[in-house]
Amino acid sequence: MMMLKLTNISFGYAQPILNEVNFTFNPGRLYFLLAKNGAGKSTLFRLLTQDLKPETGHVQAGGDVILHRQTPVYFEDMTVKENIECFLELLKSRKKYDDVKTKFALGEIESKVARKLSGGEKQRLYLAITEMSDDDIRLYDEADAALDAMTRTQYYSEVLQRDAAAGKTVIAISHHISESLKYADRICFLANQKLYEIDPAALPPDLADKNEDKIMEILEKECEAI
Ligand SMILES: Nc1ncnc2c1ncn2[C@@H]1O[C@H](COP(=O)(O)OP(=O)(O)OP(=O)(O)O)[C@@H](O)[C@H]1O
Repeated sequence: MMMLKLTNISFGYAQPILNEVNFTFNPGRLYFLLAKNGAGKSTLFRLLTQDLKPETGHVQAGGDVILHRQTPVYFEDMTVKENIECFLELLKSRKKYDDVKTKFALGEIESKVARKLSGGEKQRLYLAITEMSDDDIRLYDEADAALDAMTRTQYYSEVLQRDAAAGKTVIAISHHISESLKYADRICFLANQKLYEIDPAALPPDLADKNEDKIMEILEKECEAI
C-alpha cells in the first residue's frame, strides 16, 4: 500500500514541534495540512521526506515520496517544449509530451523561451511540471503560493484531486484555507504538537464562507473535541 505512516514521532528545535504523533495518510485521498503560522507544517514535510530525523519514532512510506516546494522551478533559457521534455526525462515520467501539451494548453507557447513567458504562461508551465512525476506519495508545500485564482482552481482540481483519484497519497499545505476546505478529502490539523484528522463533511457547511481566523478557531475547537 502507498500509505505514509508516522509512529510515535517526536521532534523539536529549541521548542517542541511534534510530540509522540501517530498518524496514517492513506492513498486515494487529498489531505490539506493546516496549522497556525510557525506550528511546524514544513518541518513535518521534512520529516515525511526523511530530510529530518525524528527524535523518537519512525516514518514508513509505501512508495517514493516527492516534495514540490513553494518556488516554481524550470530552466529559464529553455523553451517550454524543451523544459517539459527535460523534466519528463529527469523525473523518469511515463507521460508523453503531447499529452502534457494538450492538458495544459501549451501549444501556443511551446517554442517560447521560459524567461519570456507572461505571468500566466509561466504558471501553466509550472503546473505542467508539477503534475508530471509518477511518484506515489506527493507533498505540495504551498505550491499554489504564486498562482492566480484561476490557475489555483486548475491546480486543486486537475493536479491534486486527480492525483488522489488516481490512487496517490496527496498532502498539500496551502495558505488559501477556505479554498482548500472545498477540495480536501481530509484535513490534517497540527495543534499542540499533535496531528488531528478531520472529515470536512462533518464540518458546518458554511465554514468556507467565514474568514480564515474564524475557520482556524473552529477547527481548533473540533480538535479539542477529538
Ligand atoms: N532549521 C531550523 N532551526 C530552528 N528552528 C527552526 C528551523 N526550521 C524551522 N524552525 C522553527 O520551527 C517552527 C516551525 O517552522 P515551520 O517552517 O515548520 O512552520 P510552518 O507551520 O511551516 O510555518 P508557516 O506557516 O509560517 O510556513 C518555527 O518557529 C520556525 O521558526
